[in-house]
Amino acid sequence: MARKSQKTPYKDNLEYFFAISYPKENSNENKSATRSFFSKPSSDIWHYFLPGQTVADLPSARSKPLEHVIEEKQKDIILSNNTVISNNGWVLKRVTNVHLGTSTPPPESRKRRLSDPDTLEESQKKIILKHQQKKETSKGVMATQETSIETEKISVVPSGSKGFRVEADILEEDSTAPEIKADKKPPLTKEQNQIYQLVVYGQQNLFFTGSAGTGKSVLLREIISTMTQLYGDSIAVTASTGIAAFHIGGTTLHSFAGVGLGQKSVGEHVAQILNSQTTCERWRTTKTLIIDESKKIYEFYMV
Ligand SMILES: Nc1ncnc2c1ncn2[C@@H]1O[C@H](COP(=O)(O)OP(=O)(O)OP(=O)(O)O)[C@@H](O)[C@H]1O
Repeated sequence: MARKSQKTPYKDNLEYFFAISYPKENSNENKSATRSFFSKPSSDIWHYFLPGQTVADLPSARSKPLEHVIEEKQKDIILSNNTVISNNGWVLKRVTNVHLGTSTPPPESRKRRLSDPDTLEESQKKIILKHQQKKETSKGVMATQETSIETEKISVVPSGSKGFRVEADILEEDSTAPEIKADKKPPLTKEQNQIYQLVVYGQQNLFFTGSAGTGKSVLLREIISTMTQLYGDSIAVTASTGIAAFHIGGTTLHSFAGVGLGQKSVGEHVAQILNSQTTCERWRTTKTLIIDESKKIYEFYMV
């Protein structure tokens, strides 16, 4: 499905990355790494990305997952034209299931532990997660709205070779933040709805395709949105290429599968997967696998 760059692919998706500060080594602020680590950043360098997105998924980016970025705090890391982790040590991390844009506190069920439970070390701190959303107004002008979410129990824990991991319980949304009204979506067509029903409620294995502009992307986004709400983490959203994955808030199929470039034998890949607890867990917990741009997946990979 061809993508249109002016679209904000994250708008239907309620999962975000957030940035946290890291002190410059030669800065006066570097009195306490822990305290500075949690210092509130100025809003103009907050960035957010799609769930599961890695630096490798972005154009002109280094091929390193975001969770590695924290180890590179002294370097400029250009993610895309307007998205930079600068050399003042800003890092990006993912926060999942942060629901934005309403003035009511999230229900109990929306409080989520955002990372693995096997924490090595915890710090109880508060941080304000800021969310900026660019909206196209009726006059075609891009307006920016900002929402804050307060969290506590932020934990930054060492995570072996992967640098650090961040955990947070979302407490409540900032009730003073302006409400971002959901874009008015057109209803699905009869054909789109038929597929939607089969996938979401009929739980059928399904392949759908169509010519350019027939509404595949709109349908897929609707399916992902509903299924994520209904089934949460058991849905894996993937695509054959990083850029395609970016547009639907997923990861590459290779990244999901944990098989690197996918060029080894099946046996070697199985061993590779079994060797990684995280990958094994992902395979085990995934009940629905969504693959966009699936025709680009090599035949051998679809065994
Ligand atoms: N149910 C619908 N009602 C109104 N407009 C729709 C509907 N579905 C899709 N559209 C519009 O049709 C256009 C094409 O849709 P979409 O981008 O989903 O097609 P596509 O099949 O993914 O195209 P491509 O293969 O070129 O990416 C978009 O402008 C979209 O907003």
